[in-house]
Amino acid sequence: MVAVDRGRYTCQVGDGRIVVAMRARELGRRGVVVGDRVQLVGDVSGRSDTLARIVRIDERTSTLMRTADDVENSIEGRQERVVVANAEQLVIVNSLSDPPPRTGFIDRCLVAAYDAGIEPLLCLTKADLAGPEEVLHYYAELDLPYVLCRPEEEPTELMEALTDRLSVLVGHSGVGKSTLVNRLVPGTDRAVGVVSAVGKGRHTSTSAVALPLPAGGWIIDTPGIRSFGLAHVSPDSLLHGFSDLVEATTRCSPNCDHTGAGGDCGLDKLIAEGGADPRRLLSYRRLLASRSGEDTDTTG
Ligand SMILES: Nc1nc2c(ncn2[C@@H]2O[C@H](COP(=O)(O)OP(=O)(O)OP(=O)(O)O)[C@@H](O)[C@H]2O)c(=O)[nH]1
Ligand SMILES: [Zn+2]
Repeated sequence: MVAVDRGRYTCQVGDGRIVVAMRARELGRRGVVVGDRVQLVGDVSGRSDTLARIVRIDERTSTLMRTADDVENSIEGRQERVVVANAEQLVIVNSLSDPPPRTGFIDRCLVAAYDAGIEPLLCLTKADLAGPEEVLHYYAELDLPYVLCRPEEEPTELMEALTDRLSVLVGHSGVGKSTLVNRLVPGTDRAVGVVSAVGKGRHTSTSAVALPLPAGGWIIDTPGIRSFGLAHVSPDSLLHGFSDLVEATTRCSPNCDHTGAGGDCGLDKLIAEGGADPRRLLSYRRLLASRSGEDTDTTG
């Protein structure tokens, strides 16, 4: 399923045909999200004014959640909601300048990716304006794959990393995500076609859309998704995004919540000994605090 708008689901079938469908009653309350593999029945010709029915959603290999904050006005209310299914790779787009890199945002995405079992890829744009050294230094302990993008160069490295996989692109406004998407999917006609097929109104501006890559594979653009929900992630699982810190928790008191409030957290000892960058612990604890939902501004 590549796009959804007001109960109409745009699906691409094996031979490339675009079929618009609605949910069949037997799906019950189960939601269909972009990236879902579904089974269609009825009129699957794809001709205009026809409508197929989605009768089955295949088991998902991964799920990404949107923060409660983003869905405040939805029928689900302030609850986390799956926005993308079956993604294999999360491409975190951040610019090196204008706007400056936001490691708090990257950290949050990393946690969401590791928690969902999705491989992260850091995509640093505007490499013509600033060097990546500072950001990369911050992640030195993480073995984080990254690519650099410049306006005058084809994003070859990124393209290779995307080929034949289902990748999600996430990034703040202004980082150059749209510029990238247009370069990656040059048949913009087609991309625009998919988008306009489901209406270009306010609904599409906040929902994910899957676009086919010329060399094979898909990218899912996520306009309007400010960050991923982490409320379901435990303090210990949250540490998966902070592999440089995790070992120090063996020195925590039992049932430590790692906030530091109890005064006996191994993470504080690690920092006190100079064993890790203090900003890393700060970022971890900011995410920890934001999970409760009242503070989703973790853009750092
Ligand atoms: N110097 C430089 N500017 C870039 C680069 N990529 C994009 N830009 C510029 O950055 C601005 C924002 O780019 P967009 O592609 O619209 O960014 P976006 O992340 O899609 O932002 P929204 O459209 O607001 O969601 C535009 O003026 C681009 O021309 C780059 O690699 N280097
Ligand atoms: Zn602790």
